[in-house]
Amino acid sequence: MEMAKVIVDVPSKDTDRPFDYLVPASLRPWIEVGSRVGVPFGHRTLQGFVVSLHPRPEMDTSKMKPIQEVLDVLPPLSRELVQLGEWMKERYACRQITALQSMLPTALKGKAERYISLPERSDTPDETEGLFSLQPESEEEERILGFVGQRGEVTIQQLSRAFPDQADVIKTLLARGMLSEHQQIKDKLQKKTMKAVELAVEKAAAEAALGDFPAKAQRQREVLSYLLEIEPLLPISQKELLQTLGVTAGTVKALADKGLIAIKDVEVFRDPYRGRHFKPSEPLVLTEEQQRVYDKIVHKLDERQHGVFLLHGVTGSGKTEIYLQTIQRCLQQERQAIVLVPEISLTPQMVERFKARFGDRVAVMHSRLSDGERYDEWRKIREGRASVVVGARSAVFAPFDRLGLIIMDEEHETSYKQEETPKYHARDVAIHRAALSGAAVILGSATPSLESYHAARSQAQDDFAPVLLEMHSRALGNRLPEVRVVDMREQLREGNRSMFSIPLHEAIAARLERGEQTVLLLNRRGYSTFVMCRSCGYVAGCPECDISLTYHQKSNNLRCHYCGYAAPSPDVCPDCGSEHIRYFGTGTQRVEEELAKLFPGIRVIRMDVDTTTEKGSHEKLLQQFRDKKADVLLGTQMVAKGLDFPDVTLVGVITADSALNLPDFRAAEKTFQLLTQVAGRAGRHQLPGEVVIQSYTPEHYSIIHASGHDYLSFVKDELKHRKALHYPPYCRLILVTLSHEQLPLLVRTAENYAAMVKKEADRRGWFGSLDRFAADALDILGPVASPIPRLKNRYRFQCMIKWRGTMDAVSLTRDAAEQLQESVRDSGLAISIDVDPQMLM
Ligand SMILES: Nc1ncnc2c1ncn2[C@@H]1O[C@H](COP(=O)(O)OP(=O)(O)OP(=O)(O)O)[C@@H](O)[C@H]1O
Ligand SMILES: [Zn+2]
Ligand SMILES: [Zn+2]
Repeated sequence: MEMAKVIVDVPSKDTDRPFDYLVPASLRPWIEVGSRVGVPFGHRTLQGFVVSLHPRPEMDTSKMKPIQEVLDVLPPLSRELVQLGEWMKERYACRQITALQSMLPTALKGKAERYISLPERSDTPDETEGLFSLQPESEEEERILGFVGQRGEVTIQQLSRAFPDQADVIKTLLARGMLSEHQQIKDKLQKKTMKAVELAVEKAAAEAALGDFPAKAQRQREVLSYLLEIEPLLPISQKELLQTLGVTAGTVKALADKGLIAIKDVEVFRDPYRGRHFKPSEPLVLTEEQQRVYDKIVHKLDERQHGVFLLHGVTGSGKTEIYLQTIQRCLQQERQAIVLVPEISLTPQMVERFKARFGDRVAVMHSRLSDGERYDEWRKIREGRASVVVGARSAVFAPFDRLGLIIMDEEHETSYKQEETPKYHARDVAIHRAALSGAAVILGSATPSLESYHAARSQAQDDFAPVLLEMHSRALGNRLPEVRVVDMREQLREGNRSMFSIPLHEAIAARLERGEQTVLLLNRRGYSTFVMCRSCGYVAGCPECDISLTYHQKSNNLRCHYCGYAAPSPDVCPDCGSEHIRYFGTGTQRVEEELAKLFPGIRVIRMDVDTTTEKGSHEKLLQQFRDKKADVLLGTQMVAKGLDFPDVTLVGVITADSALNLPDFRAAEKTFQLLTQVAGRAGRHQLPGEVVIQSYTPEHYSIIHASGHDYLSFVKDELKHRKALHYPPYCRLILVTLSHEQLPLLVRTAENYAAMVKKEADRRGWFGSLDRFAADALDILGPVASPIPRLKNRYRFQCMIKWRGTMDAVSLTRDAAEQLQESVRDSGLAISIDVDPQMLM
């Protein structure tokens, strides 16, 4: 008999390995690598995934239990996704089951349920006889057995409701083997079905039957002749049939009883884009620049080899057209494509561009779908009815089996990192998945992440380093907009205390006059968390770490979240002595009020977390703006991405610096990216665009280079900083967060942890300063209190591990964490490991 290795659905350390099960002959044709199965585990039945199959186990199989059931006809995971799960386990220090579960829609998170039925009748005559000799001994017993027999199987709830005071009788029946109990995995969500009607006999036979209806069955006759009329369209939904003909379900049932028609359950798909029509679009003639890029990618596609491209193209350079045409090539090869976009820019405008080109072959996956819709889109992919998926982060796991291309638009976006376990980065997963299936990857952005850009430029000698492709001009031939930086310190000096500088005020007024549109960005990241002097732009920073200090209201002091440095919050500016020093931030609502005051009658659409909570509201607001129902689109980050509106000629940024002062070594990079992206919304079509950036630190390199649309100079400056301070891409980070309800215990444990990591790294000869030129180096910072020092009644401390080289630093941190957890033997201690963290606050 064959054997299968199964990962069971219990995310704990002891179960984080494959368990062996026998494959019963009857199930063998249904089981593949990636199958979801129900297996006995202790006294329970658990859901699990088959990760490998073995023809003939060498060990003693007498104690091995058989797989109980297979849960799907098509295995929900492919061999390649199972392999990807193994890779994720090592890469992100997560449980393998957690990695596998994250690939599936929640609807497939099955739970075991208990059922009671009559014992299965065996085919061997002896046993059958034995069974039949068991006769009910009372009327109650007979009634209960009848109840169960009629329904096939019942839940314990159903049985106890039907026979509330017969618990003892039921228990006796179970004990005597006249009832049996078993467990079965039930999915959280079922396929949606509807009743449909079709002919049950040949057309000629049905026509002949038309003559036989008695006068009082004229309704039945009517139904049958209608069905004959629309015969090529059958089956038809019963509901629709009843509505069209105005007959009752009884009439239809009577026909079914006569055996002329059949009523059956057919599956319906919940399609979130049902009823929407997309105007088909044809491929555009590529510009010279586009053509060069296209040729390189297609060459790789035609080789059917793994390859990674970093497509650096300025805003409006026509990256989307490249995506569309390379996908087309991929489809011609009968292969499939995944398009990843940040959740926030997964707007109907984006979806439309893909649906318009590829029609029904496009599936869409984003977090605003209901569980049911998501499950149906997922099945559309699994069953081969879609060959392109456009989706957010998790679409990287789309169950394709002939993957040819993965595209990641706006590859620099932090939302590609999942902040819950498994804390994966979709970019790395995409590259590894593509390697497993010989697919190409395109990472596209106007402002690539420093990690990707550095990897491409340094021509690292590995398969995963991207090949750099560049597009410098806009596809429609127009120029990038003029950018003006306004020094807000000067505005204050000149007596302007408004949040609108005079140049921005005048620019908005001009747009109102000409009937053109304005996009206003309020960067709300870092709202109220740092302290800044409004007179000179001074920001309180950590003397050791070169990041800004975070203001803590409760203790009224400033703290560094990397090294733990603390200082009292100043009343006057230490640089210029001004009293205009305060924590910083402005809400969108206040900007809206101010706009109304400055420009009476101005029509403003405000887009932020408050106005976009409702399903579809994001889309609705954008549509209103596109229909020119407003003069100004005012919002947070949401307004910066992917929008392409012809009449937007002005982009204003209220305070460019707010994100610059976050305690995050990527602050400058994020600021540069955001400013470049939002500036790219202006003047994309005929009308020329203008951008006004308001800043308290106009001399900062991220602002200077953003205003010059100068990505390369920004990268040069930023890499210098990163190198000097040992941050990625010159090293990698692992953030370990420990939490517990009791502070003293936590502090002690966190210190132990740091010591353990240090000791183990030392033993392996890794520990040492990153300053030196050693190929392998590891350093550990902390422990310090986490930026959120207490969460849900638990204290939090963290250690930051910086490392570089070929060593396996992830397994070292994980092993140390597991060892620590065992030594503490306190179930209250939680340790979370974040490999390559994005959120440091
Ligand atoms: N070859 C082409 N011929 C004509 N128009 C084109 C061509 N390629 C792209 N365009 C048009 O140029 C505009 C900008 O293209 P697109 O939105 O794809 O740019 P992008 O690089 O994705 O920009 P962003 O990074 O700002 O989102 C669109 O209106 C698009 O239809
Ligand atoms: Zn510090
Ligand atoms: Zn000052």
